[in-house]
Amino acid sequence: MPTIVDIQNLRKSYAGGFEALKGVNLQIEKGEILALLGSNGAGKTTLISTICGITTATSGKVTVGGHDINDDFRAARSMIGLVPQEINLEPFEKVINTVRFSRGLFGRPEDEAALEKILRQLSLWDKKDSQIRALSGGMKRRVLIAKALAHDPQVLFLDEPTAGVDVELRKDMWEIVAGLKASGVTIILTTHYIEEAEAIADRIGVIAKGELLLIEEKNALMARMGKKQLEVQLSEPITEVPLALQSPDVELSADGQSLIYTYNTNAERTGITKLLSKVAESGLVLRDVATRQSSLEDIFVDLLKEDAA
Ligand SMILES: Nc1ncnc2c1ncn2[C@@H]1O[C@H](COP(=O)(O)OP(=O)(O)OP(=O)(O)O)[C@@H](O)[C@H]1O
Repeated sequence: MPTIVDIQNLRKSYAGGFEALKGVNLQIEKGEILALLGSNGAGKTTLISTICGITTATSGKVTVGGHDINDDFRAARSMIGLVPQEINLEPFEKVINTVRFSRGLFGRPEDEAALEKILRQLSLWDKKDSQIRALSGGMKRRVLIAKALAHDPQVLFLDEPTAGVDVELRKDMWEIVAGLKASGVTIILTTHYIEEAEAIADRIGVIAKGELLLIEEKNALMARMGKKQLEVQLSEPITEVPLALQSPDVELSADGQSLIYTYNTNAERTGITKLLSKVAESGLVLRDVATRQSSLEDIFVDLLKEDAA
């Protein structure tokens, strides 16, 4: 896939000297959904704000569709739609006027058919004449997206689109994002919710303390770093792991009822047969066995631990 947003060695120091971005390199591919994960204060919003021209970079280079965000700001910015974290809508304005006004701001010609298409795509067409203040929180978030799409951008940034939103609305948002991707829009979203990235992203970027720690295809990442655990439940609790079974990969559960064996999903041999025969040799009686696959959440926690170390 061709690159649509090219970020080279981007640095941002705020007044006072705090370095929020420490040389970020990132190529965003046309048509992908990229999820940027990171803890509070990691630099996700700063990265988006810099690309969108809300914050100026201290150094580095960003192009959008080949247009430099400094030398060719208007052309670069017109390719971008930005959905901010906060709802910043005019309460007494009608939905359709809000979206129409945004299109006008970018100097795009009036096109009622384009507005209708956007509002229908976001299931807002029957609300087009409602005042913003009469909408639910979920609808307001959809209006923010409609506004961001009003000038037909090719790249859409969503800054924490589902922060503080209930599970059902979050799933609606995921469907909307999938629909936008299908219509050809490149999507970059920031999120704290790892299950969100797991559900919708093609690639995952992890930001910590102003640095991009990792950027990788979601499926490859989960296969590479994913671990599985086998839980061997015992008929009688034990107080310590028998000598024959002692290894860094074998742990005893807190209640002494199970042995937890962690193994790599990519290894040639899982070691399960050997483990089970050692369990029998040690005179332990099995009650049941269960497996569990690590989630993106476990991978993320491991990564941040590694970084801190
Ligand atoms: N205008 C500013 N002046 C000084 N420091 C700032 C400013 N804006 C952000 N920062 C600092 O830069 C760091 C990165 O902030 P940023 O908002 O980019 O993080 P984030 O990853 O988006 O966090 P969150 O998930 O909480 O939104 C934080 O330490 C923050 O305090």
